[in-house]
Amino acid sequence: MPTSTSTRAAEVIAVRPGPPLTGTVTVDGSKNAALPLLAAAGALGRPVRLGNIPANTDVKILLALLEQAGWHVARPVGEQTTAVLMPTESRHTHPELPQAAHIRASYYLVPALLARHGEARLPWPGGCRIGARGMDLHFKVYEAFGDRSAQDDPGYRIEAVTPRTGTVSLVLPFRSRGATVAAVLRAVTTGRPLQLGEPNLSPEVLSVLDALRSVGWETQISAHLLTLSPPSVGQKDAVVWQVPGDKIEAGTLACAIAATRGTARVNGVHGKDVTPLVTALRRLGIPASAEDNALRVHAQDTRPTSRPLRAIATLSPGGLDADFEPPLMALALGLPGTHLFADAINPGRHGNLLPQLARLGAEIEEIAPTECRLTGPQQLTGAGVEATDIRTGSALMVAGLTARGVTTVGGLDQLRRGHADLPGKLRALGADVCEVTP
Ligand SMILES: CC(=O)N[C@H]1[C@@H](OP(=O)(O)OP(=O)(O)OC[C@H]2O[C@@H](n3ccc(=O)[nH]c3=O)[C@H](O)[C@@H]2O)O[C@H](CO)[C@@H](O)[C@@H]1O
Ligand SMILES: C=C(OP(=O)(O)O)C(=O)O
Repeated sequence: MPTSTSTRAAEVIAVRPGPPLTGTVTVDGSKNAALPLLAAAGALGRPVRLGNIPANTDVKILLALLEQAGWHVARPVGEQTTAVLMPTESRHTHPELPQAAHIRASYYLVPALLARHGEARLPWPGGCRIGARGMDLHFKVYEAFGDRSAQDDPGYRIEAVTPRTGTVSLVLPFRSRGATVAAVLRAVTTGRPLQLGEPNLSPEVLSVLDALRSVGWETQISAHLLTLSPPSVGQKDAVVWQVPGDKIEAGTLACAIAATRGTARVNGVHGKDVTPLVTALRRLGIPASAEDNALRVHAQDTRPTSRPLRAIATLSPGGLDADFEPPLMALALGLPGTHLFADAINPGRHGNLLPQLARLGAEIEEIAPTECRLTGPQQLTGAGVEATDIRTGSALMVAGLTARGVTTVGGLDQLRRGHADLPGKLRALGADVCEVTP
């Protein structure tokens, strides 16, 4: 399994404007749901068959890390998207895991490493460089379970101290997705009940809770409290889980369809996972609907409203995921109205995205480092741009579909961290997109 993050030569994606996008396309499994589900499979201590795993680089790296740390990862013959994970019998010592520095989600491995090795030693996580991305809440979570944490320059160490029993109660100061999954998976590896206040309840977290319910964990979820109780009888037989479709890939494709005034269907995504995106499209005057397992966009019937869009990224349940914001911004540039965008969750995102959109001629007013305003419609012009993070890359592809001339997007390592083949999906809808080695 390839685990390198280096890309082939100096490859770029060339995007040209073309006809409205039409047809049907199916999204991959979600990167940001696959990563915690793989870590949950590692934490469970019994075989898990996980389906619909996307083939993006971050997921490949997490699978490689699990293998290096003592899990057997098998790919059933003929299955591209399924893996069976189970702990190996042999008890080797905690390995060095330098690749963990390439991905943000390596932090999800801590509970599984604690269960297997009694400690977790990891480099600071990597991933998108979108501002200071702390882990302080994770350490508070492990300390609430009685674990000891230490941090230094190259990374951090969590040590399982004396095994304890009883319910673990803590309230998160804000709804961190990473810290919520950390608490849930540490409950799994210790077998202790959990009461977590102010949990993150994004679809990605809910997919982990669904998976745990399937193996007997009881969950109670309300807006401000998540409670988990372990199964009364231990089970060892294999379980089957499924990665949900990628809501962000679906939302990005929807923005691309809308930008070209196309009409198309995006299959394989739970409609409820893209509701905030659909609400934003409709506010702009783009007919769109979320079905059980699909997202439809009828942008040939767009009636621009000129109403201001307020795309404010939030960690609150049901709110707009920060990763929807960049492709929405690329779309809004082509629609009338004055639109506000804010992402205080990832404070460096606008610093990545705005200079790249400016290379295409976009005029965007920075009100603050995490807040900006733009007035559309603006006609963009193709130029050489850089995918400085995953969503900046996908937003630039959306922008390139309506920019005059050719847009070349470099930095494909970043794009491929999150999408196995976004250009191929756009091509399937008729977009003029190709990978070229200049
Ligand atoms: C692999 C993955 O799923 N990444 C997603 C995850 O990232 P990420 O792991 O950053 O998400 P969290 O919700 O945990 O954290 C959000 C922000 O809170 C801050 N923070 C978080 C934890 C902590 O202990 N201390 C701290 O300061 C960081 O600045 C972080 O950027 O959620 C983000 C917000 O929805 C998405 O944009 C990312 O795509
Ligand atoms: C920010 C993202 O990823 P990560 O947190 O893995 O860097 C993302 O998926 O857009």
